[in-house]
Amino acid sequence: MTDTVAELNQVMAEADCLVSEQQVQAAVQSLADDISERLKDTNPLLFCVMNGGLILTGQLLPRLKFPVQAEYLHATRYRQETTGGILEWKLQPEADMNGRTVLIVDDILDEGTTLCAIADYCLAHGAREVLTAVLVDKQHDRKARPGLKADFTGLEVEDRFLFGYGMDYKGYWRNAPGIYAVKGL
Ligand SMILES: O=P(O)(O)OC[C@H]1O[C@H](OP(=O)(O)OP(=O)(O)O)[C@H](O)[C@@H]1O
Ligand code: HPA
Repeated sequence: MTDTVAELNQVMAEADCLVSEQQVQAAVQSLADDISERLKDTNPLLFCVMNGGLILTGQLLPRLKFPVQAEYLHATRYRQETTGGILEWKLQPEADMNGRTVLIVDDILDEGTTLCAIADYCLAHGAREVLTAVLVDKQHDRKARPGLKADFTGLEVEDRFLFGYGMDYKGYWRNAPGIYAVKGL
């Protein structure tokens, strides 16, 4: 086994499971129900925020009860680190969002810098309204704007460094089947 794999297995062995897979599944269903209810008549343009939004988007889409136009964009500011830096756009959306309701789907609202920048981009490109959906809202007072919330939130989770269900630790364990906190972080 390589050192990397051994280290990542150790991280999982020592991690705290904060939210079980069953609890995450219930949260995803509840998000899907709320989004369907609110957006079913708005013909929204949905953007998955790569990479972290991949799993939530994949599990949300089949549960939405209306025709969805799904696209993706890629913005990142943590890279392999556990603290965020400058937001880098890796792929800006190409779809025409003029006059559309836009739904941004991501794994986590931590400080909220990422979602705010994406929402501002969409509004500047003509979106009629921008709504946001996240699996996790991390609980602390370091939000980019005081009281910042997503329009749809699956779970509120304590202020630890998290992985699983899209969230990575050093690029790994996005596949962890629950929400875990790294030991000591
Ligand atoms: O609320 P914030 O403090 O801005 O952090 C949230 C963002 O950080 C993560 O992305 P990351 O930059 O790690 O890129 P990734 O999606 O490739 O993991 C996550 O997927 C969110 O997009
Ligand atoms: O706690 C986190 N874990 C993984 N990615 C993240 N991006 C922002 N916060 C986190």
